[in-house]
Amino acid sequence: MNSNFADRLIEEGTRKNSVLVVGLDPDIRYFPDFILEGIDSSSDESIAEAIYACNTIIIDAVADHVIAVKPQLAYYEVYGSYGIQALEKTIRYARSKGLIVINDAKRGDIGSTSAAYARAFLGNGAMSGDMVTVNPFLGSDGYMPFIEAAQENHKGLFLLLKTSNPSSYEIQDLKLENGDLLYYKLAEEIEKLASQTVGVHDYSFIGAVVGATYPAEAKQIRTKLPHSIFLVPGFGIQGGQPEDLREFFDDNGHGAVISSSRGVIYSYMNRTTEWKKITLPEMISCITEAASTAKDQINVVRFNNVPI
Ligand SMILES: O=C(O)c1cc(=O)[nH]c(=O)n1[C@@H]1O[C@H](COP(=O)(O)O)[C@@H](O)[C@H]1O
Repeated sequence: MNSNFADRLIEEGTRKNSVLVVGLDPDIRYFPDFILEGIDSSSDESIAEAIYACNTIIIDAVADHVIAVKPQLAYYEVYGSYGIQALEKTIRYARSKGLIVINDAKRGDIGSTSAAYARAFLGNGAMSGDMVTVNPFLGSDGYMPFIEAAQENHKGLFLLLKTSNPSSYEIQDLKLENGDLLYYKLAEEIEKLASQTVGVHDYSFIGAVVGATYPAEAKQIRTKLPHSIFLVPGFGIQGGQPEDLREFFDDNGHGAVISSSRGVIYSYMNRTTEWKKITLPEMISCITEAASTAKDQINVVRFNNVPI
């Protein structure tokens, strides 16, 4: 049995005793003043510099407590080529610190275009990370190019399945003629591929996004999809609680990585109304503490020690 990217996630999780992923969703409105000093807010180039500076602070602050960072592409694309450069530098920096990079790009298109997206995000270029989020709703010719690229380059992907947002039921929970829900059917399709591509730990490099805000659905999905690692966003600010996470893990505490963006990277905003004025050491200590607390909360549930 060959090892695959799911093995890397699981083994890193064991080594670091963490399955926490921190989302890098930079919004300069929430940056402390010291980062914005000397920044020209009308210049994309200048803002992109602030974004990269902020990301390096966050990465240094969380590196010991997380297995991966997850840049959300929209926050970089908004600043055009300068934003993309900030993303590329961020990816390089995170990898230099030994972190896995999950590009949250939510891409997917007709086959030929998906193949180009797959080269962009799962190839060897500057914007490629280790994993990417993929929108499977164009069908198999839309997602197969990502699976093929991930297999070829020993990387991984997460297919959107049951997303964390409140209106995800409008499409994803549509009832099919046989009474199944759409996300259920999609889980079956993913399992056909996942079961054939498992690594040493019995998980595939083809993962699925399942929101922390839907624990009951996660339990059902797990029965259909036992070989996919779940990327679980929606923990913290969107309402997902630590105790909701139990269903996402298997008996060994594997099978899911839990993502938090704003709850960690802007944790200083809950600390004081004067957060704009915080210093660099205060920012670092706040973010480190938020990541460490989230990691510990997840570990308690993951190892099934939580009293119900
Ligand atoms: O693919 C994702 O990462 C994702 C899927 C999903 O179902 N829900 C979801 O919130 N996300 C992303 O996860 C991040 C959530 O951030 P916080 O709510 O601040 O932790 C955002 O960047 C979203 O784009």
